[in-house]
Amino acid sequence: MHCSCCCGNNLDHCPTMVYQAFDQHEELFTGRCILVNGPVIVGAGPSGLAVGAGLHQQGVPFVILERADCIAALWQHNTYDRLKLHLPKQFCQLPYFPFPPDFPEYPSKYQFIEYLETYAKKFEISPRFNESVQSAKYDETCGLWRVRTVAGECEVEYICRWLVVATGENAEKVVPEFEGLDEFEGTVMHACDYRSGEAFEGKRVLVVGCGNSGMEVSLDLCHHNALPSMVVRSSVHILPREIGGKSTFELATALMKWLPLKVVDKILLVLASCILGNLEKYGIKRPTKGPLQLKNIKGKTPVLDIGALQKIKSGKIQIVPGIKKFTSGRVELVNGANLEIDSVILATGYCTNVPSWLKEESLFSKEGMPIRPFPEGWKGKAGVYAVGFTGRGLSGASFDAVRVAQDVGKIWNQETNHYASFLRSKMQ
Ligand SMILES: Cc1cc2nc3c(=O)[nH]c(=O)nc-3n(C[C@H](O)[C@H](O)[C@H](O)COP(=O)(O)OP(=O)(O)OC[C@H]3O[C@@H](n4cnc5c(N)ncnc54)[C@H](O)[C@@H]3O)c2cc1C
Ligand SMILES: NC(=O)C1=CN([C@@H]2O[C@H](COP(=O)(O)OP(=O)(O)OC[C@H]3O[C@@H](n4cnc5c(N)ncnc54)[C@H](OP(=O)(O)O)[C@@H]3O)[C@@H](O)[C@H]2O)C=CC1
Ligand SMILES: O=C(O)C(=O)Cc1c[nH]c2ccccc12
Repeated sequence: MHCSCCCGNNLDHCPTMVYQAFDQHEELFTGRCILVNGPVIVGAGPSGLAVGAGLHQQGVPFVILERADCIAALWQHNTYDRLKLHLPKQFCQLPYFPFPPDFPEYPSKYQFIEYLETYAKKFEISPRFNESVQSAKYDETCGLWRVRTVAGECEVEYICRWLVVATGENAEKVVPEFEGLDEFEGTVMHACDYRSGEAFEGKRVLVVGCGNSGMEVSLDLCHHNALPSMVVRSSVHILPREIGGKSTFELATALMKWLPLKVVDKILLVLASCILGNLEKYGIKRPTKGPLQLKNIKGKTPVLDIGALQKIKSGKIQIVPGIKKFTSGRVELVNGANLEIDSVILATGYCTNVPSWLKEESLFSKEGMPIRPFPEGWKGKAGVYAVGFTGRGLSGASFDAVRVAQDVGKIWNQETNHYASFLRSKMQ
């Protein structure tokens, strides 16, 4: 590899670290090349920031590449105004720096974003914004990762020893195909573009999906005097957010220390049915597998109810079965019923985007999730790592981040000390 900057040196001697390089297939890469002394982290969400903090503490330099124009883009650009964390704060804070003591038990999204901004400042993390990673592959000939980004008109290639994938389980919206939806005349949006029900006052809104997003969007629509109908095409576990004034999640976590998961599920379901009653009469069936088991096997998060259920019981949120097709101002359901609707909100979930850019087979499956189950899924071959793909929200991301930062930091510091003593011995 030859340097393309003014010095004309080869790669080892270029002071500016800007090169022109050939990839493995000898095709000329015309953009800038940047050699990174340390890992490249893809994504400046909570996971990427937590890894950055761990590296900073050990004095390891790194680069964070972020496609958006800010940190925590999911939280800043793709969530509704009323969103609050639905797990208690001690399960959502990142490593090395707790939430401020005056934060409520369930911080709002604005408080969470404020915390993340402070976190980034505290650990001197300055991501490169508006740089979307297009591909990353390991170059066996030099034993380094080549990470290509597009930043506006420019293409850049980062060359590094370690690659940390922190692009999240919710990187892309899932938009299923529905017959006739293209001809539907009203507003159609994904839940990630929904901010508040203000614009929907008095409107009949079909909310497709009954995960935490579908439930909370429907509830928010009620708060704005809209008329939501929520599609429940299969089954869903709804749990109270709290049981006896204690977080259900915290209770489950405590019970799991002593009891098998299936037993904890049984306890949760007995308690939930005592508190919430039988939901079948409202059109809500429970899956045959328990809530924690289902989360573990399929990654399906149980709904932690913050008030939608009461609106379902009072008929303010109407439950409807699966969709057959849309026509201009209507939806036809699988039970043959026809509803007149003004708008559609697709609360149909998210997926990862890892398969679209990462060329690697030791760590991620074709679906873009770690091949090995938690807690083993964070480390692959040749210096690639995954953070935030555990299906365990922010606490899972923190768990991964600590391990990754320790692993990289250990090798980086060993090699740096080794190199420093080598230089010292040469100078003596
Ligand atoms: C509405 C909602 C509410 C949630 N509430 C909770 C909660 O209360 N508690 C909890 O524990 N979990 C919650 N979660 C789960 C949530 O995924 C995590 O809290 C958290 O955001 C995960 O952090 P992350 O950094 O792994 O991913 P993200 O926050 O998604 O960050 C990934 C970053 O990578 C960037 N990126 C993606 N692709 C590329 C690319 N190719 N190139 C460059 N950058 C890229 C994205 O722009 C993004 O900034 C919620 C999720 C949603 C959708
Ligand atoms: N306050 C908070 O902290 C919040 C947290 N979150 C988190 O964000 C993550 C994503 O949640 P969410 O956005 O709800 O996504 P989910 O993947 O949890 O839910 C998607 C929903 O869409 C339904 N669906 C998908 N395709 C279709 C279709 N073709 N027809 C009808 N229904 C369909 C699914 O039904 P089926 O099950 O039948 O496939 C499911 O009910 C979760 O981890 C969640 O916990 C979300 C909102 C708030
Ligand atoms: O909020 C989310 O999406 C999470 O992934 C947090 C979470 C991790 N494990 C759970 C089990 C039950 C409910 C929420 C979560």
